[in-house]
Amino acid sequence: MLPRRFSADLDVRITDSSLRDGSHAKRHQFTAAEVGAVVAALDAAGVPVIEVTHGDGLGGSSFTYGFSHTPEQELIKVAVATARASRIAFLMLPGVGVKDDILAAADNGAAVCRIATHCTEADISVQHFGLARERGLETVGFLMMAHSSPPEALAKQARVMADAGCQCVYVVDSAGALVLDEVGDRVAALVAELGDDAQVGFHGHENLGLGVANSVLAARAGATQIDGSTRRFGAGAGNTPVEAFVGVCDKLGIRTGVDFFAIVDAAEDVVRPTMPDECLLDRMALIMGYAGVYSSFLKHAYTVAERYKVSGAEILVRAGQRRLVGGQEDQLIDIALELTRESR
Ligand SMILES: CC[C@H](O)CC(=O)C(=O)O
Ligand SMILES: [Mn+2]
Repeated sequence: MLPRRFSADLDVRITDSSLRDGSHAKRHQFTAAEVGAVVAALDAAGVPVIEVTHGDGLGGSSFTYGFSHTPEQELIKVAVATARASRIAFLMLPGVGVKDDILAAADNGAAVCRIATHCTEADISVQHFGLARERGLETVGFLMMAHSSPPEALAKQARVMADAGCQCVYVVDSAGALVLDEVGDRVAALVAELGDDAQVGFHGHENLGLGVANSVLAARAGATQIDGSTRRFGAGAGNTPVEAFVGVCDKLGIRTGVDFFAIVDAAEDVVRPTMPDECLLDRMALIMGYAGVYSSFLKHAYTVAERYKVSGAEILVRAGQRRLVGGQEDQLIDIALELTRESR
């Protein structure tokens, strides 16, 4: 069991996801040099956990999700070799990656295993948590698209993960669709269900501009692990910006252990140069948050809209109506064909 608080001087532990969630925004083109530079800067700023994987997790490099520039296990090795104090985490979606991928990441020195499932499918993670714990890894569970499940249902799924050996279950706002109390209520339901059995975390996206506010409410409701991405480098409009969250936490007296000025410099001088573009709160990202669409669909929606010469915004609205989940990226093509037929 992990303690509900990490130490006497830390209230929330931040995991930086720029080198994993940001991989979506970079179409999975991170180089080893970029990973080394970002890890060195985040580590020096005091970020306790840094996630490094293909955007869709271990095994994500494929025709469906997009091929990586550099194999993710190579990137994990570079991150481990560079970090002095930060723990290196990886993400894994059962079915995209397999158990051998977890073992390889552990052999390469990663310390935190994060298993992600759709928020109604926690049972597919059971064997992976078992394996990760046997291998001595710290474990985190991701209940993705958490806006689509009410707090009580989400708490039951969290219980499945905790009973399987997960040490911290995250409410994951994959679509950036949750609004303020909707986060607090979900986090509180998980805290009540899990008690001392597991911690609770929150992973936000900025699609409605609420990443920092939602993360503060999560912390107030009892979340002790919070994700963000430096410079918001993540899917959709990006994640909760770590540097802004650290600054707000400093002002609220929530202790993160991250140095505000160092992370601000890292965002501007080190992370931004690795980003193809800023992660923007533009039309497509806003529609994702409003319609409840998985943030990692953004680049796929742009590609499909361009190929079939249809409106990307309309694709996203219909993706929300269809309640698509991760792995259903090909349905964006189906929607584009539907729009083409309708325009004839
Ligand atoms: C494809 C995995 C996904 O990007 C995980 C995540 O960060 C989320 O659901 O927000
Ligand atoms: Mn995400």
